[in-house]
Formats: sequence, C-alpha cells, structure tokens
Amino acid sequence: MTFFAKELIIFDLDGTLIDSAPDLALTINLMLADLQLEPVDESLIRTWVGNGAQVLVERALAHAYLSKPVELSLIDDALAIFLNHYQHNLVVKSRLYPDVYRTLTTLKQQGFTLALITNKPERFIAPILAAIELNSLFSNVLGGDSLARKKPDPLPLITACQQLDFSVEQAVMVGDSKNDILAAKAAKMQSVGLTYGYNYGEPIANSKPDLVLDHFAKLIDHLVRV
Ligand SMILES: O=C(O)COP(=O)(O)O
Ligand SMILES: [Mg+2]
Repeated sequence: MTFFAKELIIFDLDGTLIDSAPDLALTINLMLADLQLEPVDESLIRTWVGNGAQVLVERALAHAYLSKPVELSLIDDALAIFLNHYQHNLVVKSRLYPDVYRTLTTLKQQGFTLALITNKPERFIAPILAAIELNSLFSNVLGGDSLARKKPDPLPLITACQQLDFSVEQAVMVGDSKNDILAAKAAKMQSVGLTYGYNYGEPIANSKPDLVLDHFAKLIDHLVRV
C-alpha cells in the first residue's frame, strides 16, 4: 500500500471533485447555436475539457470547422459568447462525484490543509463552490487566469505551496488529467491520478502519477499527516 505523509492536499476541480462536463457541454452548445453551428454530443465535449475555457472553445470551433484554420476574431467572439452563457449555467447539471464531500470534510478534520487549483477562469470558482457547498474547505484557490501560467505549468502548484507556507514535499496533487500530473512532476510534487474524470479519453495511468485511484474516498486510506 502506498502512503503519502503530507500536510497539504491540492485538488483539481473539473473531473476530480465535480462532474462539470454536462454544464460545459450545455454551454458549448448554446455558443454553437448562437454561431449557427451544429450541436455536439456531451461525450465528445468531455474529451475537450482540461485546458481552460479558451482551449475548450478552440476545440469546439476546430471540430465545427473540420480543423480548417479559424479567424482569431471568431475565437474571441466565441469565447465571449461562451463565458457569458457559462456564468448563467455554472451548476445546472454539475454534481459532486460520490463521497467527495464526506472525504474532504474527513481530511480537513484530520488536520490536512486543502487547496484547489483549476484551469477554469477564476471568477467562476467561488459561485460554483458556493452552489455545491464546498466553499469553506479550501485555504487557497487558484484559477487558470489567476497567474501568468496554468497547469500543466508547475507555477500554480508552487505558488499555492508558497502562499500556504508548505514545501513541495509536504504537498500532494490530486487530479483527473495529465495536466495535473505533468504540473506536479514539473514541480517535483507527488501526485494521485483519478480514473473517472476527463483526460481526453486516455487512461490517467499513462501519465504515471505516483498512485492511481478509481474512487475519491480511497484517498483517505493513502494519506497520513506528516
Ligand atoms: O476548465 C478546465 O478546462 C478544466 O478545469 P480543471 O483544471 O478543474 O480540470
Ligand atoms: Mg480536471
């Protein structure tokens, strides 16, 4: 059994704590409709999530235009349309994955410090956390536009450790996507990969996290405080 002796647990959001793909898909399809483009199945949109709003919109446009080059002004317009619709649809169908609330509160009670690092735009994080009642658990929250670079760059992970006064060795990154694992490796931080999230349709094990888990609640068996 692998044990991590840690103080700080950094969580990804989409595909890790919440299944947000239904609302991202709903919003992408509202954007496509506004642009008079065909809707896309949620199952495909799930494979586009992970690099923030702009890349999600670019992937949707690349699909609609069969990968032919798309004008930059169209990307800007589409992104503005997407962001405008998303603010009204943050938590329509998004749900916590099983046992997430119970597991996070248990870890918090055990004395771990919890942080959240998502590639989602920062302004959406607080309303989403409030809607799913996770807003009081995290000591530090960073979005995809909070710093100069987002995951898979290590900057948000290193910054969260600095802001909370922990070393990288005292922290572990928990996520569903190769971006989480690559960011952790670049920061020299250990990582846990969850199998049920998005990750572009690829097994998370391909990214070689230090541990792979198929259920969020199993974290409790593998984390001990330093
Ligand atoms: O919004 C995204 O692209 C993914 O966000 P995440 O980093 O919380 O998985
Ligand atoms: Mg994710």
